[in-house]
Amino acid sequence: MTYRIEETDGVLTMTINRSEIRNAINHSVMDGFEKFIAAVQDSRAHCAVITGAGGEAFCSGGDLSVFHELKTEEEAFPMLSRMADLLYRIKMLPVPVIAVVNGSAVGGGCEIATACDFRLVKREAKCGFIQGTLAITTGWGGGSYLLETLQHDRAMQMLTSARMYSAEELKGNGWATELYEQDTDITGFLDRFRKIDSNVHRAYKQLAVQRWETNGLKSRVDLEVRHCAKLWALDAHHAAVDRFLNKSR
Ligand SMILES: CC[C@H](C(=O)O)C(=O)SCCNC(=O)CCNC(=O)[C@H](O)C(C)(C)COP(=O)(O)OP(=O)(O)OC[C@H]1O[C@@H](n2cnc3c(N)ncnc32)[C@H](O)[C@@H]1OP(=O)(O)O
Repeated sequence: MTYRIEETDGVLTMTINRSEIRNAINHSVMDGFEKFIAAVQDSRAHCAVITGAGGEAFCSGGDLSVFHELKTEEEAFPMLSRMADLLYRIKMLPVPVIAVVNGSAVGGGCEIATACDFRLVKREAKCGFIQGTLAITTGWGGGSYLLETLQHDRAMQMLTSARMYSAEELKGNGWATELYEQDTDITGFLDRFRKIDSNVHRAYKQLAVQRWETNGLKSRVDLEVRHCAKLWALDAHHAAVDRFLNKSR
C-alpha cells in the first residue's frame, strides 16, 4: 500500500508509504489523500498529521519516473490540478494539520508540508523548493501557501533560490515550527494539543479558513498551477528531468 491512514487518541495520521522512492507522489498516493481528507472531515479528531515512511524522506515531490511521461501543458495540467485541489482541501480542513517532516522534503514535498498549519522538522532533515532546478515553478499550490506563510522576502528567497535548506535555516526563516530529534518529541507536541478542547482548535482554524476563502488564495493557487503547466511543456524542464532519471542508471 502506498499510504497508511491511522487514528490514535484523536489524531488522524496519513503516512506516505513509498520509502524506496523517497515517498514520491503518484496517483495512488493522491487516492490516499482523498481518503485522508474524507476521514478527517468525518471525524471528531483533535488534529491531523501528514508524514513519510522510513527515516530518509518526508516526500520527494512528484514521481518523476511516472510524471516525466507528461510532455505537454495539456498533459501536465490534470495531474498538477488534481494534487493542487487535494492540498487546498487539506489546507481548509476544519482541524489543525501538522506536517511531521521526518526527512528530506523536496519540491512538491515542501508544498505538501507548507499546506499544513505546523511543520515539525527532524534536525537532520534538509528541505527545498527545488522546482526551479527543473525549470518549473511550484505546481501544487505550495508557492502560494509559502507566500501566505512566511515573511515575503524569506518566501521569495526559498522559491527563487530553489536550494535545499538545513533544519536550522528552516527554523530561522520561520518555515519550521519546531525542530525535533525523536518521536517522543512529536508525542509531546501532540499531547499539548490534547490538553485543550478540540472545539477551541476548530474555532481558531475556522478563522484562518475564512481569511483564506476571502483573500483570493484559491485564485492564486489556480494561477500557480497554470504557470507550472506552461513551464512543464518547455524543453528545459524535460531535459532536467531526464538528467535526474539518467543519473541513477
Ligand atoms: C509541482 C511539484 C513537482 C511535480 O513533480 O509535479 C515536483 O515535485 S518537482 C520535484 C520533483 N522531485 C525531485 O526532483 C526530487 C528528486 N529526488 C531527489 O532529489 C533525491 O532523491 C532526494 C534529495 C529526495 C533524496 O536523495 P537520496 O540520496 O536520499 O536518495 P536517492 O536520490 O538515491 O533516491 C533513492 C531512489 O529514489 C528515487 N527517487 C527519489 N526521488 C524521486 C522522485 N521524486 N521521483 C522518482 N524517483 C525518485 C531515486 O531515483 C532513487 O532511485 P534508484 O533507482 O534507487 O536510483
